[in-house]
Amino acid sequence: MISISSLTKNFGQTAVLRGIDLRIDAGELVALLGPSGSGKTTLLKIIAGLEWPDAGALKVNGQDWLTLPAQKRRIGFVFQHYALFPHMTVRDNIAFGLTVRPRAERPGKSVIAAKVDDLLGLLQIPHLADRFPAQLSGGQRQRVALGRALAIEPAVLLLDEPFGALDAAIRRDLRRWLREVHQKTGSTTLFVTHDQEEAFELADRVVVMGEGRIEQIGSADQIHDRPSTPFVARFMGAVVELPVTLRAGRVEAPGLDARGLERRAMADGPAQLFLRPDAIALEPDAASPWTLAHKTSTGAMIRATLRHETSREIPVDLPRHSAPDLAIGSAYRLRPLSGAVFSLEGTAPTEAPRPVVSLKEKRT
Ligand SMILES: Nc1ncnc2c1ncn2[C@@H]1O[C@H](COP(=O)(O)OP(=O)(O)OP(=O)(O)O)[C@@H](O)[C@H]1O
Repeated sequence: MISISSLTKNFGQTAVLRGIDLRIDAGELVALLGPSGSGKTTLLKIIAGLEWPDAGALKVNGQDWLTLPAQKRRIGFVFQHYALFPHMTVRDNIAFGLTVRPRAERPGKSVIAAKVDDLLGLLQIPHLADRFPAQLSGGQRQRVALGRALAIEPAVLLLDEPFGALDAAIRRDLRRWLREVHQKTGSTTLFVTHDQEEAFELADRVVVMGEGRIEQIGSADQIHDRPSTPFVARFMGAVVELPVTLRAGRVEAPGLDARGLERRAMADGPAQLFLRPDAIALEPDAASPWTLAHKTSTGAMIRATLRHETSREIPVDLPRHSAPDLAIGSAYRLRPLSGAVFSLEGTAPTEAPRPVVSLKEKRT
């Protein structure tokens, strides 16, 4: 079990981690999701012993890891560009972590060979055992890299965008494969990615990071349906932000029909509604301040641009077959299918809006 509390890290004037609290249970696979620069790699490096925090605690299975040097932590680490030893075969690369152990702790040659055979089987690469890294594809190299990390039976497995350099189809295959490997090994694993789909497909629990803070921890559905901060809502693709008024639990604005949104306990007052462009339906309404400015078709979808009478524009993505006769210049009201609302009440303009409600998806 990994227990991280109040961890902070600054590089010069830059606060990179601003108080991280996180518990990861033994055997869990947790994804750390966030945009570039949010501090994911720094957190991983601190766990690995490659960086030290300015303050806070890091315990693994009850042991204080901040007093342990990297080589004593039993970490398996795989990076995006993991350097395998080019002059060693796959078999020797995987065995490396075991062969360099001090003599007293080093398993015998036959034990190491059997362990490597097991891993080659688990990783589905027995046929590559005698190849050199230069004779492997990128995806095969990352499998070997993972084998090398797993060989030492790490207390914690850290994966930093391990599939980041590979193309989309191979990434999908490797994700499925990594889940299987994780189920079989049960290693406590922290996986860093900035790809939502990857995080949600791989992990049971996703930790969303933004600017050195944990913004939300939850399952894919929780984060998708109930983003807990405006940052998470935007990061999940809710890029349409509309000023609205909350009244008796309902969201109101001219040209907005929010009846499809679940009503919840909310304080009355000004608020901000966050919507994904693909979760908005359009209905003709001559009284609406929104008119259709452009539309283009991608075949499956129509991307429409709605222009408000104040000239502000928003994107709306509709399945083409459900929106055949949208007319440029006509007025439409917006009917959100899902969305999140954050109150502006009592917050200074520079502060992040305070969440009072999240509206669960409810297609009508
Ligand atoms: N050794 C360093 N010295 C100074 N600044 C650093 C150092 N390492 C990281 N940073 C800064 O810390 C911030 C967080 O970096 P970090 O690599 O942890 O983010 P990340 O979320 O992993 O991003 P990415 O997905 O791009 O790797 C960045 O602004 C980065 O420039």
